[in-house]
Amino acid sequence: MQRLVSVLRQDGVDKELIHLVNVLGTACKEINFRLHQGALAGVLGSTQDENVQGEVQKKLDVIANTLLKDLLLQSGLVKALASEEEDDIVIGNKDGDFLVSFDPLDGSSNIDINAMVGTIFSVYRADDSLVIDESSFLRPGREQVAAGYVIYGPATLMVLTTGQGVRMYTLDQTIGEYLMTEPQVQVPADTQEFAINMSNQRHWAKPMQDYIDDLLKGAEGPRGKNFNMRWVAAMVADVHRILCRGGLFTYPWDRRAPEKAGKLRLMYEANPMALLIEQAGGAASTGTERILDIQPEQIHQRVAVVLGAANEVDMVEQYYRHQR
Ligand SMILES: O=P(O)(O)OC[C@H]1O[C@](O)(COP(=O)(O)O)[C@@H](O)[C@@H]1O
Ligand SMILES: [Mg+2]
Ligand SMILES: [Mg+2]
Repeated sequence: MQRLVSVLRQDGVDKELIHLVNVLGTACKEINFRLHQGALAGVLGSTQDENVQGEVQKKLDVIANTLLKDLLLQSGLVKALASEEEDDIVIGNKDGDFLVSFDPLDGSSNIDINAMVGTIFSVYRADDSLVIDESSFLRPGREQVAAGYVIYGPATLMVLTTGQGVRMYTLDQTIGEYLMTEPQVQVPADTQEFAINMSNQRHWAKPMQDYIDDLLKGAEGPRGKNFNMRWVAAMVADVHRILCRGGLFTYPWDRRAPEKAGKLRLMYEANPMALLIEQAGGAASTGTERILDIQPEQIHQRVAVVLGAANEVDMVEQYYRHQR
């Protein structure tokens, strides 16, 4: 089985980006180790703090954030970084080649029940401007040069795109290397499986209510087929399932917090997952526009997300169009 670095070399990826992916992979191996130690290392449970999003931080959110931040800054490859767990961007090496955004631990509520979580990352090439501030990060997702995640499940995998499709690498824990186990991930255009937090149903906008209603009517309804439902409560795990066997994932806008566009974060969650899904032949939308075309206005911005099987994403967009 081929090692991550040799696959990236074969793909013609430049050595700085290979080095960066390696650094991300190393930090994630350490996060993986801490997660697997669990209660033995005293890393379960919450801190006393909230992050900038007003969410209580888990101890592992903070540990994962620190590990990633320290290794990325030490590498000298990063001009600045942005994290779900940092209020502001963190400045790195002024000669660094990259801007990196990440969700250090996605699905944090799963930590204490020993269920799947992951680290999501998004990489842009930095320009050579001398001033680095939040605005340096406000670029549409289509400009990402790499995006991926490491999922800590029964096996630990890195799923990565550098713009030439999506490949999966399994961490061989005996040698500490990511080895390619799936060279070409493809999301089928059609599906009979969807993922949404149904408990929020009454809060969704009308088009989403109608769309899900029609799925639930199954073979007797307008769609003429039965649909299955799954919800892991960690985007990384729900998207991973879609990359493995297809499906549709959505976290739509809802009226509990009407001023927020959605729950998920554009820079740390939606953009990297949208690039992976598109690179695997799927689609990623807010319901009304392509996620990768959104011009971000701030680093912690939220967004509605509908992604996965291309024909199903198109169907959701049709429901939204017909409501206008
Ligand atoms: O609590 P809910 O409504 O099931 O939300 C689950 C969603 O929230 C998230 O956990 C948010 O991510 P964080 O754990 O990084 O805050 C997503 O991964 C997931 O899709
Ligand atoms: Mg998250
Ligand atoms: Mg998180």
